[in-house]
Amino acid sequence: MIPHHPSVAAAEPTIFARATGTGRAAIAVIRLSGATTGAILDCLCGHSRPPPRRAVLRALRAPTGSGAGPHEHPGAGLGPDAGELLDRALVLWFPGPHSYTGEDAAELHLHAGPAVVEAVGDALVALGARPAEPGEFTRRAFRNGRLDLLEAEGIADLIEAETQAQRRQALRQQDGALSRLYAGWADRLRVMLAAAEALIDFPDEDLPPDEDALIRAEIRMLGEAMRAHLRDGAGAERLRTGLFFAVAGPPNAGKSTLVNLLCGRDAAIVSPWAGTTRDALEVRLVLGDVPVTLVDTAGLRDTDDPVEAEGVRRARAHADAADVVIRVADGADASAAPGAVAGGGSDGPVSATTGLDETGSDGTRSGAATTLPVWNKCDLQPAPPGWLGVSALTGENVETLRDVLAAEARRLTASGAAPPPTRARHRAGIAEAAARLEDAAREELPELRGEALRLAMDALGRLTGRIGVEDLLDTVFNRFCIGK
Ligand SMILES: Nc1nc2c(ncn2[C@@H]2O[C@H](COP(=O)(O)OP(=O)(O)OP(=O)(O)O)[C@@H](O)[C@H]2O)c(=O)[nH]1
Ligand SMILES: [K+]
Ligand SMILES: [Mg+2]
Repeated sequence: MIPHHPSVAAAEPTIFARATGTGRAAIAVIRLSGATTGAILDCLCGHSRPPPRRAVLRALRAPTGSGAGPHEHPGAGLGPDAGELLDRALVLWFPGPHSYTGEDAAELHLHAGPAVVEAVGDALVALGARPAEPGEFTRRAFRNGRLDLLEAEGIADLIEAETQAQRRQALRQQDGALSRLYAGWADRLRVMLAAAEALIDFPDEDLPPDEDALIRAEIRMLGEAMRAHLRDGAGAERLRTGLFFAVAGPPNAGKSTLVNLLCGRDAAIVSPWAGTTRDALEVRLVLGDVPVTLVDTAGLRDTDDPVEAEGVRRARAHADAADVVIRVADGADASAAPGAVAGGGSDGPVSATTGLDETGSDGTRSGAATTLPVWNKCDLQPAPPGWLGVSALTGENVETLRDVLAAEARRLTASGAAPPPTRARHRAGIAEAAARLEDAAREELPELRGEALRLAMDALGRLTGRIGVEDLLDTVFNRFCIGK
């Protein structure tokens, strides 16, 4: 764990924020953290702070002179300085260091009316607390050694998780699976470094050759493990961010009709006139337990209409950026044979099992990873070989299309049994560590090998936040919502 920094914690003011959402709800939880939390509770609860970690009902009263209004029941059995009753609420007191942040902390479970939340917020400010910044609770937890950066990112992902696969991945990271993997690698590096340093004292001619070969082999093996981990990460990162599927093809092919069918609502305008869709229209769906943004685009054709031309430009840009391009051909058009389809990617070979064109699939987001040729209006003309025939009008085969897309979403987001890296930050750090290991394996001089191993350890240390991360903290924690 990261060393405790009591000096930092002691200097920080007590913060508060609403931890629950702001819509209409029964209960709003306000969370507090900081050195004066206990004193603030005493004041709010009429000097009857609840016992630690037990939810107790308390009448919350404004501090006198807080401006929270005149006394409703002056001196209602609470002594001469009891202020206006603000709410009757469940109060939880978490003395540090065994709290989320590691500081003294508390939760107030209020009735969720906006006026209640506002009055209690005013009272907290009057008592010297200040509203928290986004992610400030978790940032304090990190500073106090309650979690490392990877676990903090796991919490952020858990809050954002929309699908069960995302939830599982986030929970694993929040549980420290990735931290343990990297800590294990750092331990192996430490042993190698000790071995490299032991060799420094040998004059060149006395270098024990077996020992030297063994260290090199171990360094290479660890570097290989890191490279394998990186290969696993592409899917995990896509699962965290969601996928992007573009529907592209010639005008009037039925792209918008198909998009409406897939998302189950009348999202896009459909008409018999070619050139109906101009703006790219995004709809969100879940395919194969992966969040997918499906984008309907303008029909691809040469046009003199500047607005439509801009739509076509955007359509091509979306198709280029997509993880999957659903290339729709107009089955009503006699010239829509394979090879005669305008735009939407290559007419490369089509996998017999998935119907997916896998040319150019390199597992990254740049360039269409896969193109799925879909022959729409199969009610008018059957699909030629290599095309998945569907009818967006009758719904024929649309469930098959959905299954193929779901299988592709699962394939693109798959990762192995080991915890994968889930962010570009992790990828960059591990790539750096692996590169330094490759240096270390090449180095002849034990001193230089030692230096390369140390650099690899630093790269791992930055991932968990053990070293040199001040510049990183804002990037990690500002993405949290307020109250976390
Ligand atoms: N027979 C038949 N007609 C279809 C099918 N799918 C769509 N249509 C019709 O084809 C016409 C064009 O449909 P749209 O969904 O607007 O086509 P689009 O590709 O989005 O067209 P643009 O946005 O103009 O590029 C409409 O009249 C639809 O009702 C289908 O499977 N079979
Ligand atoms: K149309
Ligand atoms: Mg359209």
